[in-house]
Amino acid sequence: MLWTRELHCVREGTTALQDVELSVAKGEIVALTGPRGSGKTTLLGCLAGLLPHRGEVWFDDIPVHELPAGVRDRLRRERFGRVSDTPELLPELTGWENVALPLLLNGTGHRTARRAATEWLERLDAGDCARKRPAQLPRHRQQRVAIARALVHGPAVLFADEPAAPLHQGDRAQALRTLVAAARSHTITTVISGRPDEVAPLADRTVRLLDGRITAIDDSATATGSACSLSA
Ligand SMILES: Nc1ncnc2c1ncn2[C@@H]1O[C@H](COP(=O)(O)OP(=O)(O)OP(=O)(O)O)[C@@H](O)[C@H]1O
Repeated sequence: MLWTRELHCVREGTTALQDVELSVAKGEIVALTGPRGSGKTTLLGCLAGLLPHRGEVWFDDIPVHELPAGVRDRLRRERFGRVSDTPELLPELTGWENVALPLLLNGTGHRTARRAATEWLERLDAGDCARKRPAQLPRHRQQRVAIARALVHGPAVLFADEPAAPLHQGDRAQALRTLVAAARSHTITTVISGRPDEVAPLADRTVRLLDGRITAIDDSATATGSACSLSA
């Protein structure tokens, strides 16, 4: 459902990706690992249609690389979800308003959007964040709100760039498990970057990057039911 051909990306004179060929099946959870600067963020950005590149990126039968900017933006808004290593919430909005944003931008009515946002916050064990503004929440609660926002519109694909990075050790594993469990239960294809010891056990397949190239693909890491339980 998501694949690249001869993907090549140069960022301010640095070759950040070269000849990346990757395909991700519907509902698959792919872990992206590699040292700092290996190209994980760049690859996620190219897959999500956020960064200019050479080569091809396909989502189902849609050539994302050929889409005009407006159509690509719409595809991203409607079919993709994104979590980064910082919560990136709007400070003036409450938790539920932040979560509801993708629905409201897609034209969903206020009441329906509020209900869906509240349900997702509860599903992610963050119901208490609904009425609070980001400044009233600790970082790990903010990140839960950001995860709910990435999932609320039922995206086909979730791009998660080191989503546990801002969290304390004790919160990291649970946040990752929650995210992956939610993706699995809604058959959301997911590409998630992070530390190999944290993301590989949750994924169906691990793709390792080094200096912008894929150096290994490991499909031996089969996620267990317990690792992916929403309540774990
Ligand atoms: N905004 C940017 N402008 C210019 N070059 C960049 C930018 N972001 C990344 N790069 C370069 O692109 C290459 C890949 O970086 P990228 O951030 O994709 O790697 P990464 O594996 O995600 O690293 P990290 O774990 O540090 O986030 C690196 O050489 C980096 O210096």
